[in-house]
This record gives sequence, structure tokens and C-alpha cells, in this order.
Amino acid sequence: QTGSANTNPSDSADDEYITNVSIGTPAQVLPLDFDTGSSDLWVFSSETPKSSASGHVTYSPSKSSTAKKLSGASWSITYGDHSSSSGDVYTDKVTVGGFSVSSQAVESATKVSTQFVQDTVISGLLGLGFDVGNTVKPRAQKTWFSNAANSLAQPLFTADLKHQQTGSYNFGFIDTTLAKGPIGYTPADGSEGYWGFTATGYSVGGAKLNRNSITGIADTGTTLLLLDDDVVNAYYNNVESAQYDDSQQGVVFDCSEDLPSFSFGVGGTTITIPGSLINLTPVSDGSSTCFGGLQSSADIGINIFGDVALKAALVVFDLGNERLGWAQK
Ligand SMILES: Cc1ccc(-c2noc([C@H]3C[C@@H](O)CN3)n2)cc1F
Repeated sequence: QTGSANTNPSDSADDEYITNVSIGTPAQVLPLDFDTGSSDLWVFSSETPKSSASGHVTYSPSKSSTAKKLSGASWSITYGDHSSSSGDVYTDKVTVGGFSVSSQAVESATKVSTQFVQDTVISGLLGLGFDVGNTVKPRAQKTWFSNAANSLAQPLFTADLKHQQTGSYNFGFIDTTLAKGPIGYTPADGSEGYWGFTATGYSVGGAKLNRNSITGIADTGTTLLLLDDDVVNAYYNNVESAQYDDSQQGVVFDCSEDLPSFSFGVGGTTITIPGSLINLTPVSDGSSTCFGGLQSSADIGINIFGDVALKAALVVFDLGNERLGWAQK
């Protein structure tokens, strides 16, 4: 068995990717943010304060004949940008891309932080990280993919995120036609809950890869490519107008710049992010100053290969072999 779901950028800056998920009987369809950097499936619900839920599609367990309260269970999560949510837990049927898990922990939000309240295009997150990262207490719950893995043709999923176009999350199979190059595989470290890996080197503007390894995570829930300052500086030293903008909290440059590409080695292959994908968006509507898709990870303490990097590749999240595959697109 397999599953295949379309995913769409939430806005003109590809800030997030939205994937529709069916929950309950009859199906309640919610737009969720699939996040390989976390391991909770949580939703805006009938239990979310009305003022917070305004404008969001919500899940009502009371309207689902297959919903069951997970007695005594609660959850609470904080994301990299300090946004947070918490609540209680139901189990219900959850279908993604035509594949159903009959009893999935659906975490219902009784509290959500302002970032989520304001982000009305999504109704929650579907974590695709490792189960060890799940926050439900007193007993951690499995992710949707973990519950599905043993019934899928292969215990893996792929992410094919695109700039301003519809992409896909495929479960249980690899559609190699989505890639232009071979898939390079490298071990994945799931011990912290996310998909950790090491790139073997990098280069700017098509130069030869150096041998400076970069250890980080493959995170569909993060918009940017966040790397060490020395890498970020090596890149923007090639961009005449680049400068750090305090108010924007990042490097900005003239939108007219012809940005160099950024490449990294992984699993014996090279992934090249075209410069165009590193020009993320004008800092404000109509501005001729643009915000960089590559920024510093110094304040986070971990390197994050977010959507800016993932958009250049077909990425295989192979749970069965605890490995990540990257193929140029
Ligand atoms: C409003 C909002 C805030 C944060 C996030 C969010 N989702 O995934 C992540 C990254 C960071 C790390 O926590 C795990 N993956 N961040 C989504 C939102 F819609």
C-alpha cells in the first residue's frame, strides 16, 4: 500500500507548505503543516478558544463517530521560533494521500500561541519526526507515518517541495521520475526526534565542493536554510549589496542581484540550490530589497536544511534503513 498527497506553498515566499488531511468519520478535512522536525499531530479544534480559532478550520471530535478521548493524556510543544501549543488527546481515523491509519493520536489544542492564531492558512501540524520526539504524557504517541510504516509497501516517505508550485509527500514508494539525478543516501540520526545527517562539504557558485562537513537536520517545517556563520559569510561575500539588516533579523540584498548557487555534498552526490531559490522575498510588498533564503544558525545551535534546501531536491526519509536520500531536481 502507498499514499500520495499534494502539498502547496502557503504564500508568495514559500513560508510553509500546506497538505490536506482527513480526520474522523465523516471526514473532516484540515490543512496541516507537515513537519519532519517534530513528532506531534496537533490541530485547532472545538476545544480551542473561539477567539484563537477564528478563521481556522477546526476538528470537532464530538462530530466524529470514530473519535475516542485518550483518557488522562495531554501534550505541550514549543517550536524553534518559540511558538507553542498544548491540549488534550483523542484517537481517530486519519487519512493522508488516500492511506488511512485507523487509530491515530490526534492532539487537540486547548491553547495556541499568537503565531499560530495569526497563521490562519493552517489548522495545525503533522509531525514526521521520530516517535521519541512526541510530547504526549503520560505515554508518548506514535506519528502518523510511524503508525503507517509497517503497512506501507516500504517504510519510507519522500518530500518533493517546489517554489510556487504544487509538490508532493509520497508514502511507501519513491517516484524517481521526480528527480533529475541519482539518489545519494547517508545515515540518518533520529535520536533527538528529527532527521539528522551530515553533508560532506559545500561550495558557492558551482565551484568544487570543499571538505568542510555540515551536520544538521532535514526540516520541512522550517522555511530557511540555516547554517554556520562561516558558510553564510562565504556565500554572501559573493553578493555585492548583501548586508545584515537588524530590523529584518537577517541578511538582505538588492532584489536585482544575480545570486550565486549554493551546493552541498551528501551521500556521494551533490545538491545544487540555484541562486534564484535563495532570493526568498522582498522585505515588504514592492520593496527592491530582498531577504535571503540562507541565514545564520548561530542563535539556534543546530544547522537546519529547511525548505530553501529541500526545494532543490527529492528527499527520501527512509525509516526502515535509518537513512536520508537526496536527489537533484
Ligand atoms: C506559526 C508556526 C510556527 C512554527 C512552525 C514550525 N513548524 O515546524 C517548525 C520547525 C522548527 C522546529 O521546531 C521543527 N520544525 N516550526 C509552524 C508554524 F505554523
